[in-house]
Order: sequence, then C-alpha cells, then structure tokens
Amino acid sequence: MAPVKEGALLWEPPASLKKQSNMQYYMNWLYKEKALDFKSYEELLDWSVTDIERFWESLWEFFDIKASASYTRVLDERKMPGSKWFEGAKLNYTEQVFRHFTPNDSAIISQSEVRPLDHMTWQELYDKTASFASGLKSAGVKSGDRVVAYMPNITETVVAFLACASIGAVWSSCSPDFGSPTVIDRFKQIEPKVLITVDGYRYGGKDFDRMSTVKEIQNGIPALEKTILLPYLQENPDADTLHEAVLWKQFMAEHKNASLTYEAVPFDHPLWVLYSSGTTGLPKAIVQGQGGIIIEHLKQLVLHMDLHKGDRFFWFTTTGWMMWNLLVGGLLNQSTILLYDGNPGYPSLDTVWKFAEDTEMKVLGTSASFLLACRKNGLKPKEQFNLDKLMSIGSTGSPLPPEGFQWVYENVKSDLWLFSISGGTDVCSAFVTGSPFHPVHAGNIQCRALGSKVEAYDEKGTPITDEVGELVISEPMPSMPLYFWNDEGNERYLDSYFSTYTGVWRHGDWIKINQDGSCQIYGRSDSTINRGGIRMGTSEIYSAVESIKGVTDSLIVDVSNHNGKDFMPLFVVLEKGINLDDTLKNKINKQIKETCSPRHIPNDIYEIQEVPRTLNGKKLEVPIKKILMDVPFEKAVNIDSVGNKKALDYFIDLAKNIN
Ligand SMILES: CC(=O)CC(=O)O
Repeated sequence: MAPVKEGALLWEPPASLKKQSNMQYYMNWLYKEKALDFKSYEELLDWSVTDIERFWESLWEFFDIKASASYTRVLDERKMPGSKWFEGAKLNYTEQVFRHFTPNDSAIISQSEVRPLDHMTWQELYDKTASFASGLKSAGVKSGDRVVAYMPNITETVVAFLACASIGAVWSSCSPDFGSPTVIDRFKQIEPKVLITVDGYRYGGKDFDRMSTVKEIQNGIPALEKTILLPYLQENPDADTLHEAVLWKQFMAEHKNASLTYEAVPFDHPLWVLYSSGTTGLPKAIVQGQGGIIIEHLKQLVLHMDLHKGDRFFWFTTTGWMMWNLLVGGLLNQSTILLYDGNPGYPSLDTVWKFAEDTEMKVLGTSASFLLACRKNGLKPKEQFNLDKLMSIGSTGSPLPPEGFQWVYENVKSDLWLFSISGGTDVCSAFVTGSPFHPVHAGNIQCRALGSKVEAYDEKGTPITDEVGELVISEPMPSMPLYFWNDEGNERYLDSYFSTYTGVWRHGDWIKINQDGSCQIYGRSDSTINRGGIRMGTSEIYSAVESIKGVTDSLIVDVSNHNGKDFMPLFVVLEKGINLDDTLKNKINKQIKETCSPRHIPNDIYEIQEVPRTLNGKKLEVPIKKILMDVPFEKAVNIDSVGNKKALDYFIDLAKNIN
C-alpha cells in the first residue's frame, strides 16, 4: 500500500452514528430546553467558549449532576487562575457513580498477567466500596485526609479510590513499577495517612517483588499511619515486615455489610493529586476538584467519545498516568470499564487485541507508540480477532502520525472511528479530542473540545491558524487545577501556566489549528520527558544517572514524534579514564529503571565532553532538543546566553546524522 498523505480522508462518520450520538442528543436537548439552535459543531463550540457560564450550566443540567445542595452561581469571575465555579453546590464523585446502576451488570472487566479475565458487577463494586470506605473511616480517615496507592490497574484500586472519594478524602496513585525515590518524592509532599499497596507485580512474564520497596516508601513518608497490603503476586507476603500493615482481606472482612454514605463536599473540594515534573525541584503536586472532574469527564467521555451506559470502555494505562483517572471516569456514566495490568506486548502485541475480542470492547484506547509498534511488527488484528463490537480506537500519549492512522484502517477495521486526543495531567482531560460528527484525516486530531478555548499563539501572543504556535487556553475551565500542594502564594502554579501570557493558560505544547478546526500537536514546547504518558522531569533522570560513579554530568532530551521516530537520547560526561562500554550503559539503564521507571530508559547513550549550559549554569535542554529536531540554529539557540558555545558542535553534527 502506498503511504497515506497527511490530511488524507480516511473515514466519515455514518449518518446513524451522528444521529444516535450523545452529541446530537445534547444539541437536540439544547434546542428543546434552551431554544439554542446550533447548525454545526463549530457553532456549538463557538458558543461553548464564548457563553461559558451557560455552557457549563447546560452540562450540569444535561448530565443531571446529583447534588445535595445547589449552586448559587455558575462562575464568580472570568479570571485565570482562581475563578470559582458552582459555588454553594455540594456533591460527591462516588455518589455520581452509584446514582443509578443496574446491580447485575458488569461495572468492571479486568485481566492481568497474574489474574484471568474477570467481571465485577455493579452490586459487587458498590458493596466492596462500602466496606473499604468503612475501613478507612475506622482508620481515622476524614474528609480532606490523603490516601495513596502503590497499586496496579486492578479492581481493588478502583474500589479504594471510590471509597476514598466517598469520604471526601484525597486520592493519589503511583504504579508499582515506580522506584521508591520517585514515589517518595510524590507522596511525601502530601503527607498521606494511609498507603494501599501490593506486594509485587508481574510484567512481561517476570515477577517483581516490591516488599522491600514498600518498606523504603514507608520509611520515606513519616506521616503514614496505616498500610493496607494486597497480596497480588504472592499468596502470603509477610505483612509483618511492614509497619502498621493490615491485609486487604482482613480489612474488608472487618467491614463486611457496611453501608455506603457520601460526604457532601463543595464543588472545589480536592478529589485527587496528580504529578507533573519540570526541570527543577520536586514534581508538581496538582490538585483537582471533585466537581470540576465530574463535569469535565462527563463532557469528554459522553459527548466526545460517545460513551453510553453499559458501553465497554478500555484505555491501556497504569495508575501512574492520568488516563487511569479518565478511564475510571467511565463509571460516572455507568459505562463498563475494562482494566488490563501487564505488558501489552507480552507474550506478543496480540494481547490487547485478544483482550478486545474477549471483552467485546467498544472503545479501545491506547497510546500512539503502541499502535506504531503493532505497525512495525506487521500485525493484522482483523485477520486474527473478531472485533465486530469495536466502534472506535482512541490514541494519546504522543501525536499519532499519518502512518499510524493508515495502519489502523488497513489492519484493524476500515469502518471504525479513530480519534487522537491531547491534553494532559494538568487538567486530567483532553483539550483537543474526538467527535462523532467529524471525519478522520490522517495525522489530524478531529476537533477542539467543547468548553476549551484552545488557541495557537505566536511569540507575540497573537492567535494564528494553519501555523504551529503555543497551545493556550484563553477562558477558564472548571477542571483547571485548584492549586499545587504546598505551593506558597501559588508561585509554582502561576509560573507553570501563566508566566508567558498574563491571564492565559500556556500549556507547554506546540499546536497547529487548521482552517477546518482539526488540529495537530507537535510535542512539548518545554523539555519535560513524556513517555507512555508519564511525565518525568529531567531532573529526576539526572539524579539517577549522576549518582553512578564515573558519570559527572548528563543531559536528556525527548525528540520522539519528530519524523515519527521514538527517540530519547541520553548524553553523559564521564570521568577521565572511564569508558562508555556496555557494562556502564547497562548500569545506567538499570539505575533509571529502578529509581525512575522502565519507561524512562533512553533509546541510546552518547558520551559528550561537556553539557551545553546557559551563562548562569542551566542545562540547555530545549535548545538541544530543537537542534536535534532540525530547527534552524538561529531559531533553536539564543547564542548570547550560552556559556560554553563549543559544546554545541557535537549536537549540530549529531543532528545531521539523525535527520
Ligand atoms: C490526554 C493526554 O494528553 C494524555 C497524555 O498524553 O498524557
């Protein structure tokens, strides 16, 4: 097959999909209830980002958000940051989930490398959530206290999260493949009372015992009062080696038949803390609110991904990525969520497609890198699996290039809806996303999300179309972070999003918005490493690499997506007499794997003489990234600010070889 050209039309939504979509239903509802007659998505989008108070209020009514006290006004003031949404309202995330479920329907279908395929009904989910919540309460957990999980993507993690939210406690999770320094850097900041953990996990057919890591985590977080240990890898891990630990089974048994109550919390009550790392300091602890997430996730999942009650919704994720939080959001609409824990490429890349067949999956969400790996390995799922029920594929983590789109249409199904989405941890959602109304063009994201005033700004802050610019959001959204934990005077929050354009959210991605409203993302406009959706600050990688004897300095950049290649090189400066041989490379990779995560192992390691730095000593990450992306030198580097100009030569030569 000839390679598809960027922008080539690959699919158009059939009239039946449009007609039966939630988006159409919402537009009909707006017409009937609000006398708002939009003739197209573009008209609706325009209204949603102009008359923002009425738009978000309409969602509140359309989704029939359950609240024990109503709001007094939708928005206090259009300002960013700090606008107050739905003041006076009292609600609860978990109550929204359980407000009208069908007891014997499946709420969760799960499988892992440790466990076979299993269904959990809504009644079971409700009962287990009630028991866990009661257990947390007896452990002294109150509204506002933090509960953290070092857990894989399995049913117990969802139970624990729903229980935590029902009390109004604040949730935070890390995947058990994260090393203890990474976990401690995150969890310690929020002083959690309770840790929920597994003893270990299986990945790619290998067992990883984590009991000693759990001990290190416990030792690193003095605020912890209790640990709940779920035997997942071993049947009988030795709970006595941990402080104040109780086994999951015992914890649940003590609270059997408990009834579930819901703490009515204000709209901006913290729901969870997600983490995002920059180049310096500890990872940012981003706090998102119960109400903001409920309304944003319903919008994203129900309108943009067209999830209906009972639809089987899957996203391949770990608990350390915001896509886990979005996946769980499927329960807000009583969809059935599908969890997979393990290596999606083990024993082969067929694993996910087989899971799709076995679960009669309707929406299959994954990362662009997974789809590209399937393509590279010549997979043809359509010839091997019955994917009749599959309606759509979602892709995120990095931009999906045209060849990824082509592979899906040629090898999975010619008549499915493939949507690529992008947003991120900061809002736990997507700014640019899918739509049941729009065609799919190779390499393009279908549309900007309702209620997200996404614009591309040039350096002067002027909106541009058909050109790459900074992705900004120029009107407030209820899902924007409430604050960062321990961020005196909102300093880091302001610096992260509002230091470039006053009162406008600068997201840190490059975007091109096309005339027809579709768009493309061109990766991070800063230097953060985003692998498999997990954002890791370069500083975390440096501290791992530079702790190795013989390594004196280092630099890492992620130029994945440039030319459709997955490329994250690490550059090291070595002590005199030390060679960058395979033993040292393996040592570096092992260190990154154990202290950061396996996803942050570089594609290659190069020896350099000097790390290029600014006059005041900062590593030149973004300029080097730009050089390697073949951006013209004068645009990539502000040469006057470079302290050791000669150090750039190496990268200029390397760019010639890789591009
Ligand atoms: C929706 C997203 O933006 C996911 C990610 O790439 O982290």
